[in-house]
Amino acid sequence: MLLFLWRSSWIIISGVLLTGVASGLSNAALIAFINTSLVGQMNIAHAIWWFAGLAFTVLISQTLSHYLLNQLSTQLVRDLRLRISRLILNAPYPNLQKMGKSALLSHLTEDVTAIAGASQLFPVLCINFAILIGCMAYLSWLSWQLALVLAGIILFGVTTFNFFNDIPMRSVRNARDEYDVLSRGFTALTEGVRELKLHRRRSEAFVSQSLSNSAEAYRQHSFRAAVAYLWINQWVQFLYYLTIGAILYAFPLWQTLTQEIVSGYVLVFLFMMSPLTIVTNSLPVFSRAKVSLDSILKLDEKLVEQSLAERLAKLAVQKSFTSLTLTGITHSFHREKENRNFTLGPIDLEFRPGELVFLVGGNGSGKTTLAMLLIGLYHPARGMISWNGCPVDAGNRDAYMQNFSVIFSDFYLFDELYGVNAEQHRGAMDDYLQRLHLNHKVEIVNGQFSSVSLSQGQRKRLALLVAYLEDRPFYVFDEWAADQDPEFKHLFYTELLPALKAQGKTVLAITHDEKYFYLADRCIKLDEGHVAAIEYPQGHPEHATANADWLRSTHTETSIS
Ligand SMILES: Nc1ncnc2c1ncn2[C@@H]1O[C@H](COP(=O)(O)OP(=O)(O)OP(=O)(O)O)[C@@H](O)[C@H]1O
Repeated sequence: MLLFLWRSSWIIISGVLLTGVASGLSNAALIAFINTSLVGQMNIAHAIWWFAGLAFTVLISQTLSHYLLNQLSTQLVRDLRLRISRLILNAPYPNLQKMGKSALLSHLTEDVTAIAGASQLFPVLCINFAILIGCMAYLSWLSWQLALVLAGIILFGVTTFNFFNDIPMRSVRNARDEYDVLSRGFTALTEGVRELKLHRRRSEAFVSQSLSNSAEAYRQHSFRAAVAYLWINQWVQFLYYLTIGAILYAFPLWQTLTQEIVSGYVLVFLFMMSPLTIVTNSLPVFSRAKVSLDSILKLDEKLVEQSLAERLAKLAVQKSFTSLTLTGITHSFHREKENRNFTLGPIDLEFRPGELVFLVGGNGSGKTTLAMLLIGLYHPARGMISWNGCPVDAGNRDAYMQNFSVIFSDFYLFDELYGVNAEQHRGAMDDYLQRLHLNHKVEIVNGQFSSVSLSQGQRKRLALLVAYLEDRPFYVFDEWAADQDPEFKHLFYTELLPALKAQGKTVLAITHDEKYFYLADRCIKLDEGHVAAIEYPQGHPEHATANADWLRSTHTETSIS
């Protein structure tokens, strides 16, 4: 933790150390001065100045130290949050999917909060630690023989602490692991709250079988850690009293101590009680922070961040699109319940500019999986994707993905047009809002939507507007029209898609709307992960496959010859 803080900002840490040590030493000097004043004859006029000077130094150094450490801790929390967010954005999507949404959220919330808690406590800990060191230095100055005894006891205390600290640390680590399980439960609770509210037995079973189990496991681990730290604290206190007892009653049997030394020791020991309690009480907070920090540092390995240079190296974002080729690509999922794999492919396809392609097929036939492979979010297990003849690989995948504008079936609509210069597109935005019948519902002010609290269909239309503004060469729509009224469905298929095609954009639309199949340049049908048929409704009969009859048989309103 200290090393991490040092690496984050060694300049501030150096300042903190200096002011902290100054604060601790001046505190100890003040105590020493008070002790001398109590027992010795002092010039009152001089003593007042000394006292005021030392008290002032204590106050100033403490304030500076707190100020710098607060600056450090708030910076640290900000940097950690941004670091994790960037890590998530730069990680390959399959790695993120493997980790799961709730585990990622745990890092952003629980881990950062734990580290923030510790870093806020850090100033207090530093100052109190410095006070303890200062007091020890003063005690050593009072009597070196006693200082030796003290050093022996401290060494013993530190050794036993290191020995016992493994016990609570194990519980703290277990509690952190359990938090991931608990967090998955919380995600299910918040996302499935409607389903739970409508089914009392389901919600009771969910709470009793899932949530309460992990909440109880988390409680047990946390409790064990707290109890272990309680024992460690008590052990430290025991050593503390043992030291006072030894000095008061055992040491005089061996060496005679002056009144000044005894009263100095007692005064300093009593003064040390509070900083010592603060230091030992902060141990659990620092252990939690250490575990959280380890878990954040491990994220790097889990998510395998690619360097920006590597990502942009091989394939620049190319607006001029000439071809996209899929050659023998495959992707597999393990279906746990059926204990068998779903395999998409091998698939060979080629896309050209200005093509309108419909991807059709039954539920679970692999349409979305194929689209995810095509846009680069899933990585093919076998085969190759080439963009303008250039193979897509780990080094250029991120740049490749920038060629697509996608509306997923479970899309997310940001309430702001991030990455788009809204004012530059003012005319186009107003036009689209009108065409999509959203002009009375939403305004775009400074790139921000006045509202995103709309119906699902309206939100999808707004997502379409965002996609238009992105102006990418390749558009993918996953069942966009599914939530639309017949009027908008018609507009989408007969006007909006042809308009994109007319601009030279390639469109891949996943659809079940047979009524509009006739508008496509090509209809690709998937069945059980394989291309079952390809049809050219706009008239390329020589390319049609032997299975082309499936299209004619599935829709009546438009005949494809
Ligand atoms: N993340 C995943 N983990 C495991 N299996 C998955 C995952 N995503 C999809 N599958 C499986 O892959 C198969 C194809 O799913 P996919 O979503 O591609 O089908 P689809 O044709 O788009 O279906 P629909 O029309 O219902 O959206 C399904 O059997 C599904 O169970």
